[in-house]
Amino acid sequence: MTTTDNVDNESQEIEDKKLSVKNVAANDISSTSDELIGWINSRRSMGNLDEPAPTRAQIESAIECAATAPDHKKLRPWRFIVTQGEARHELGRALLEAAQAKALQDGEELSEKTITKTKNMPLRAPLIITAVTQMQEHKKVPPFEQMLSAGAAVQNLILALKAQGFSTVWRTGLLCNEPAIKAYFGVGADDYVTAFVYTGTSPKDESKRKPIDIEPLVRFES
Ligand SMILES: Cc1cc2nc3c(=O)[nH]c(=O)nc-3n(C[C@H](O)[C@H](O)[C@H](O)COP(=O)(O)O)c2cc1C
Repeated sequence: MTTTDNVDNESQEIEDKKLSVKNVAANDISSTSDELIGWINSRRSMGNLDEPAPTRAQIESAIECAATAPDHKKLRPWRFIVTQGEARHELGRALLEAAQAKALQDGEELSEKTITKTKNMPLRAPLIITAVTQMQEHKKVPPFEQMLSAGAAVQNLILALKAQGFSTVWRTGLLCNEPAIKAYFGVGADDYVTAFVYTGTSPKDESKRKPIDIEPLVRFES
């Protein structure tokens, strides 16, 4: 075998290796994407959640994911408030204050049952991450885009919590943008509480989602 043959063989081997590495990588990517899609589809909202709650480091990593949401002109028009432990009772009192003010306005009176239910709402999970908008003045980015960015941030947050083994439910409820709640979170008049993300560990497995027929939801044009 000549030196040239050797070189040719070696370069062929290198090319073969490159090809097989490329194929393995491609296969890996396709099985990973199937798994990832299945994993995204498997997310279910869970209403009653227990300890353990995510740690501070886990919350911070979920918020880092939230902050990668599509965000026109990088305005970061969202903020997150983490409520746990005793602070959940304070939030419960604020919700009750909001409910009472609303009832007064509507000429109604809250029943004892509603009072108890309302103040205990934040106790349905060990930890709540409230997402609020912080709209920025920008001539190219109207408030609706900033609101949508906040929604995308919440979905990223939820998936990042799931990735770390936690269940969630995105709630708002009729009280979330009442003046007492906005004041509690320091949210401005033109801003919104967009989500109470209740999180923790579900005592039950997340139930399987029925297949969704996307046919009526989409139109392909070409
Ligand atoms: C903006 C927003 C607000 C919501 N508010 C509530 C709520 O207050 N209470 C509730 O039970 N579900 C609420 N949901 C719906 C749940 O988060 C959840 O999506 C729904 O129960 C369907 O369950 P799934 O996520 O397992 O498909 C809200 C969803 C969104 C996007």
